Amino acid sequence: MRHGQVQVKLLLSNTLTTLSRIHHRPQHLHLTLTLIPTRKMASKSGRTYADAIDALNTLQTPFAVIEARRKAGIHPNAGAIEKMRIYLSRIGYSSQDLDRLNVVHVAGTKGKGSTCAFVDSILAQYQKSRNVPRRIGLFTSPHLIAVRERIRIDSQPISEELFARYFFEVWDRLETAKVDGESEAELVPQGTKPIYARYLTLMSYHVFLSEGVDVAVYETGIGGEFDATNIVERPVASGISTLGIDHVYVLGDTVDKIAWHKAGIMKPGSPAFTIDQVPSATQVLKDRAAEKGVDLKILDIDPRLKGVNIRPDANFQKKNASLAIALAETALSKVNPSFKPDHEAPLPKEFVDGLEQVVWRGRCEVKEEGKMLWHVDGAHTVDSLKMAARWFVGELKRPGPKVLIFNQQGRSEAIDFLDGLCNTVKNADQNGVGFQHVIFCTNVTYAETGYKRDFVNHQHDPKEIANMTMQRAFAERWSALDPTANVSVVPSIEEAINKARSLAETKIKGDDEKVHALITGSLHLVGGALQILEGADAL
Ligand SMILES: Nc1ncnc2c1ncn2[C@@H]1O[C@H](COP(=O)(O)OP(=O)(O)OP(=O)(O)O)[C@@H](O)[C@H]1O
Ligand SMILES: [Mg+2]
Ligand SMILES: [Mg+2]
Repeated sequence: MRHGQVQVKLLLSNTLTTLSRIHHRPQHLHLTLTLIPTRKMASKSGRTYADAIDALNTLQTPFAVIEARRKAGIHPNAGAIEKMRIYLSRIGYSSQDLDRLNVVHVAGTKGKGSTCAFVDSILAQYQKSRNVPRRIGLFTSPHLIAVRERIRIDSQPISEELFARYFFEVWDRLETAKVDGESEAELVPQGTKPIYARYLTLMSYHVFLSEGVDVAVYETGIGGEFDATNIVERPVASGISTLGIDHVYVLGDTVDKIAWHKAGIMKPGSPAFTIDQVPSATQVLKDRAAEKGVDLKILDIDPRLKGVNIRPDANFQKKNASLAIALAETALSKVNPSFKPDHEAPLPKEFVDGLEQVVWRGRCEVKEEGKMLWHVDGAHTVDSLKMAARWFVGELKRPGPKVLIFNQQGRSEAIDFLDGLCNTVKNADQNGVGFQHVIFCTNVTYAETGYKRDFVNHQHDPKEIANMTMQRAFAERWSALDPTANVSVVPSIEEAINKARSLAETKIKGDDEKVHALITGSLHLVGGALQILEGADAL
């Protein structure tokens, strides 16, 4: 190497930031850039949490590939499960090993995460009072603030250190595992890794089995039948929360088709529960339960919830809670033979405390910040956004302007999310006043530095984000829905938050007044917003 020449090896995903830093260096320095994809590097380079997240991000399916699949009409199928089983065996486990986890499995269009959080919280109370379960696992998606939230032990996200360790253990095992025969090699070539969400599912099994978890609560990723969490053959119980329309490309465009997928988590020999659904969905669930010989119970709102402080105090949340009670009762009966559910008696204290003390962030959350009242909810379907709007208007107890910060990336149908949101808020106001200020932003976290590492998302069209195509379309629709609203479009979550904060400076007059801001439309938006509002303390 010549004098003054520096060889810099870059990880591909860091190329842009590193190059821009180099750009500012003195002109006389010669740089030889060798670009090495992270996929190969990750196992050999660092082993920190940040390294793990960078490596994980290389497993995201890029936007172009998603598009190509969509055009070719390729849907997930039974092959996905077969591949997951191969991955599981390559990291050293069999399906039978998963039985040790006593899995409670939850699918549904909405309320999966909330139901799982209720179950986890109830079990945590029993752990406190009876020492059973010994260790509780909770696997949920997506994450709000950091990837490691998706894998919890005893209700806490696993530490960065533990995450990095287990992440790279799985990584290394997948790289070095022997391939069992030619047909397997064809299905899953040597060294291959599953895509992002499936990798995390695979890793969760390794974490929970290594850490001695004896009840693990699992939220499905997408659907059920072909979801990576569905390699569990003998769950303790399955629960199906509220069904509706979402992920239409993958699961189909009617509730019945969607119900078919979700029903795929019911297993012979394990009790299954659901709550009141639209009739066509209930019928599909019943038919599939009968096919599989599964005892499916359809639950009403549990009468024992009377007097229990469920937040928010809304029907949908009581349905989630009712489902959670049945699932927790079934799991506890399995791991603690002396536990006997009594449906006539009031709920045991552990259930009441678990349900009342649950923490499930980014859902119907209120945060006070000086003159700002932030209302944060990750709803992202037509129905759940109407719920979120109803919850928001129910929370308006002080005078002051109403502000909406909204985004939903990559789904063109999201334009139709706006009508219900706009009208619910307008109709609830005595004078028919809706949101006075409406801000549409992208999911890019920071104005200057872009995405926080845990939020990097290759699955959306980068051009659409740069041009704020969706946001402009939202703005146009909103102006048509409510011509009196002050509508704006900004490129990052940080700028949207600052814009709302500036209203607190300029628009608030009386002592009693607050700016009531609702942040909703996407869990990615909500997670980024909480990161900005709370900084280092978030999580
Ligand atoms: N049973 C329900 N019916 C309708 N909406 C619900 C229900 N439960 C929760 N919601 C709404 O959906 C939002 C997301 O809730 P939750 O995280 O429990 O759902 P999820 O099924 O895990 O969704 P995701 O698709 O994001 O994984 C909540 O903030 C709330 O507004
Ligand atoms: Mg979903
Ligand atoms: Mg969820």
